[in-house]
Amino acid sequence: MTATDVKLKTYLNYINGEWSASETEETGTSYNPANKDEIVGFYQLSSSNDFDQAATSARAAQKEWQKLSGNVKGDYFLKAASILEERIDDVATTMTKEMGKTFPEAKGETARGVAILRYYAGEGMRSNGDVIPSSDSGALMFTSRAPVGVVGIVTPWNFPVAIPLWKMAPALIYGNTVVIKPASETAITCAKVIECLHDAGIPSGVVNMVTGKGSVIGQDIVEHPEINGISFTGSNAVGKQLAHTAVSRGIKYQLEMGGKNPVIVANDANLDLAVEATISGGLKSTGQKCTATSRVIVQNDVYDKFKEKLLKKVEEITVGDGLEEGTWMGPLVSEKQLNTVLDYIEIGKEEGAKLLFGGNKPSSSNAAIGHYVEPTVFEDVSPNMRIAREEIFGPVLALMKVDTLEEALNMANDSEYGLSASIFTTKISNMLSFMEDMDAGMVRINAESAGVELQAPFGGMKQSSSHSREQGRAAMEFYTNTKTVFVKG
Ligand SMILES: NC(=O)C1=CN([C@@H]2O[C@H](COP(=O)(O)OP(=O)(O)OC[C@H]3O[C@@H](n4cnc5c(N)ncnc54)[C@H](OP(=O)(O)O)[C@@H]3O)[C@@H](O)[C@H]2O)C=CC1
Ligand SMILES: O=C(O)CCC(=O)C(=O)O
Repeated sequence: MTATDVKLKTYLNYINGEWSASETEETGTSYNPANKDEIVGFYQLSSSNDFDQAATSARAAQKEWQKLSGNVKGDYFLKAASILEERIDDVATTMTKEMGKTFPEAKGETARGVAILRYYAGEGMRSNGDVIPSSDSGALMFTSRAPVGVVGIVTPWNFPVAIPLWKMAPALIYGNTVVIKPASETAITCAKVIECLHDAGIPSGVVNMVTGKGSVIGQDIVEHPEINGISFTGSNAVGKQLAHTAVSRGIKYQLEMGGKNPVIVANDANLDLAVEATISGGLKSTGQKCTATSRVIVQNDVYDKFKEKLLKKVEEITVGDGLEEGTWMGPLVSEKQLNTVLDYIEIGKEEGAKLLFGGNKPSSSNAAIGHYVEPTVFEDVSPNMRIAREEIFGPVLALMKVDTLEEALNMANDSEYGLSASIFTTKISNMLSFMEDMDAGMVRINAESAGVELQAPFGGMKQSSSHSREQGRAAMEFYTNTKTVFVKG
């Protein structure tokens, strides 16, 4: 569809169980990054008043929702999961159209969303405390968990189904109600996820979605007096800004932010495996994952062979519209992201890194209509270069050569980030020292740096997160407060 097509759908806010337009009567436009003239639809550019209504309705619904038993809450998730599964092609198509990742990747992510709902449906039936022997033999002492209350959720565009769900589902199952503000680029995909919860019959006010500018609604979400906790994924700058306000209000916060994830390729590595994983980890989703591989630290003896194999595979990558069969890598999400990536490529060249492959917008005529960039590989990258230190969030790999594994590990740790890290090696002693000495929340051996499992804790060290963990049972720590109960007859 084009800008002149009047049948495009306008998506509404979801407040107190109803779809409603913003009082501003203004909408934002969601464009397809594969074809920047194509409009996907419109979303509400909401006001602080709209947000206030959402927060108030979440507050009003919270106590009653909390009182429902875990299996009753979980039943809503099971219904929503089945609905999302039925709509998987539509949701995945919308995701590809809004943010560019290929349709198979978008479908995989939507299936992950279904699995997240099913996993947390069961969470309501699992234990949530410990019995602790009291020093008083006539007393019973145990811990239980209380919800935080109303949780604000701010999500990015790179995982528009999985991230909203891996934040909302645990928040809800532990008895909180939520207001979500999705990234503007992928507001429509999020609206389609919320539709599944609505159609599953989730009670009014339990889930609310307000779309609009981050600087307005994102700020409201942390400042509003009804909000008791905030979970955020996105840039370090915005995350820290939200954290400052959260601290000044004394509310809980959880941040997942950047990464500069290394992969180490040891002399004894299976090189074919290492090449596959470097490409998949670094270039899938066009490198727009906080877990994406960006620094490739290779030992001297295998450097040339690894480089040759890597370049051969990178040359085969097909760049194009993610909805077209045969496309391996889609466009970047937006013109802003494209400019950021192209700027970093220039910075890399100016800093003296050697460009081995890519570095430009593809030359085909189709590429001119989208935010495309070639997969890009640099070598002779030194640890002080900005392309080795700063998150690029694009398909750019920096090759770095080392003599010893000790040097590799030091280089891998020489970063302000610590989200994910991989090593490719066949030697147990190398694996053990990597597990022990790598400062990252996700330490992966003979596996790519990206790709998280929904049942395991996820989060980073250093500047990558607020030192909390999401997903799996670890989510309980953020979305609940511990109560220590002492009972004496
Ligand atoms: N860790 C990760 O997974 C992600 C990391 N990033 C990193 O951040 C860079 C910039 O991406 P960008 O999308 O601009 O990231 P942002 O941090 O700006 O966006 C993430 C979310 O925060 C919202 N937001 C923006 N400004 C504010 C604000 N002042 N107060 C509260 N919320 C706000 C956004 O809303 P809106 O969309 O309306 O602006 C969006 O919902 C990327 O290049 C990448 O390096 C980005 C996305 C995900
Ligand atoms: O690697 C993944 O599957 C998740 C990555 C992620 O959470 C992110 O990029 O924000």
